[in-house]
Amino acid sequence: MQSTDTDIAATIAGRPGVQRVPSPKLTLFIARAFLTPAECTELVALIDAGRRPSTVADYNGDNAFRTSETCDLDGANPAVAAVEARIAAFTGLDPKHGEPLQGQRYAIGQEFKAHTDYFEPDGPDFARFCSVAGNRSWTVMVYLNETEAGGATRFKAIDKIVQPETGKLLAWNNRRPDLTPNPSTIHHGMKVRAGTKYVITKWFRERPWGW
Ligand SMILES: O=C(O)CCC(=O)C(=O)O
Ligand SMILES: [Fe+2]
Repeated sequence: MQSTDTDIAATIAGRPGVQRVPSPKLTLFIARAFLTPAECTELVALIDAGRRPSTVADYNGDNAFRTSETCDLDGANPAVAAVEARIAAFTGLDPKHGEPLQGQRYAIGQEFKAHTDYFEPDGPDFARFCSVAGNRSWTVMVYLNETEAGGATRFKAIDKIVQPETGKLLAWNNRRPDLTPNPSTIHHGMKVRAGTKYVITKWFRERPWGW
């Protein structure tokens, strides 16, 4: 049976070294050194090898909204499979509900402007992206390296800025207790000023991922 959001939050909160960002508006956890530097290096190489321009759902007319590159990581690759299994075990999130793992790469000047990860229920892309698996429930993201300047993730509704750090995991619940999308999850992958930023993102859905 699928765990509730309360169960998931309790599981993550119980892992050693996990910090819950204090806010009544959203459930956001930070875990440093979730991945080792060696694991991060391996994922960076895969992202470099397979990157393509990032895309957005619900296009808003701003061509500079998300300027990064994305890599669809192959779950058949043992390194990718191992990381996916670790994420599921750490969070208690059902791997069957997970979208394929993605990597994101930001060169200098690239960013992902303030957005939420869920699909807008009345947006034009909702049926296309959500009719099978439902909306995004949880986001798990891991920084694979440190930038020299810039590239932090800013959660603007709660005024929290998280700095990239090799292996650091972020996990948050995209829904409110009544299971509607939580606008307070809005976040901005800020411009990299020096260096290159790499992250992986794993999104979980309300229902099993079926395509
Ligand atoms: O790169 C970041 O800091 C945020 C990435 C992000 O929000 C996303 O991929 O949805
Ligand atoms: Fe995001």
